[in-house]
Amino acid sequence: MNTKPILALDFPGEKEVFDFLQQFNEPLFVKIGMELYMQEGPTIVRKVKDLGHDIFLDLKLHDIPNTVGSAMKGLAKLGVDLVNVHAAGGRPMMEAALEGLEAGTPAGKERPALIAVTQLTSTTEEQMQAEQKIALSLQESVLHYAGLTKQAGLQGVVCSVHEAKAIAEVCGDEFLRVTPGIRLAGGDAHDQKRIATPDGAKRDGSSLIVVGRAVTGAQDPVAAYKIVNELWEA
Ligand SMILES: O=C(O)c1cc(=O)[nH]c(=O)n1[C@@H]1O[C@H](COP(=O)(O)O)[C@@H](O)[C@H]1O
Repeated sequence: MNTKPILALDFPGEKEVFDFLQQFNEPLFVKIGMELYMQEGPTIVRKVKDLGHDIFLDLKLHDIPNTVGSAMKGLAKLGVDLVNVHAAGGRPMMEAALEGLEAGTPAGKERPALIAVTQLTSTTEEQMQAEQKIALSLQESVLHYAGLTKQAGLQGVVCSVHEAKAIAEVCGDEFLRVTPGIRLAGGDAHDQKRIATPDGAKRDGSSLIVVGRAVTGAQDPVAAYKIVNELWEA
């Protein structure tokens, strides 16, 4: 899999996406998430794919197994590279997601990789314990979800950089640790709680980093992306 930093295209519509992308003269690995997909639907996925970019379609599915499996069967036809569900949906739901993807992938095409969100990077340990009533440390909860995800046959998880190394030790280095919550040193954390720098992510066991506002909100996004890339690849 492409290991470039994944750029989160968290924009309200197609115009903003193309204004942003036309500044870059290279194929990128981009993420289309809920904000954009809710407005533009599958059409924006096809258009971004046609420009030659790899795509992580981040819709974080979380529903009963039958619904998630059927939805994944449809998403598999879009030709994206990576998709996700919430591990909290449970093992049968994750297995159904995988089966749906396999059933929906056109003959001769590669099935999108499937990963599961463990604990969102906007969640703190205190919040998790108080609101979700999970009587574990945040690291234990993330490791538990990572194990469940691996048992279900998925390719990896979304977690923060803080848990990445422990997951690699338990689940193996091949099992992907995709880490959002990436900021340049001194950058605004916004709503993220478990953050790290691109070089910290590299050092601490991330397989792939997801970067949004540190690049999209920069005065010069191309320059910011270059800095992120250099720190990540160093
Ligand atoms: O699945 C994700 O991509 C995701 C999971 C998670 O735990 N935290 C998280 O921030 N994300 C996504 O990663 C991106 C992070 O954006 P920034 O905080 O702007 O860098 C957003 O598009 C989020 O939807």
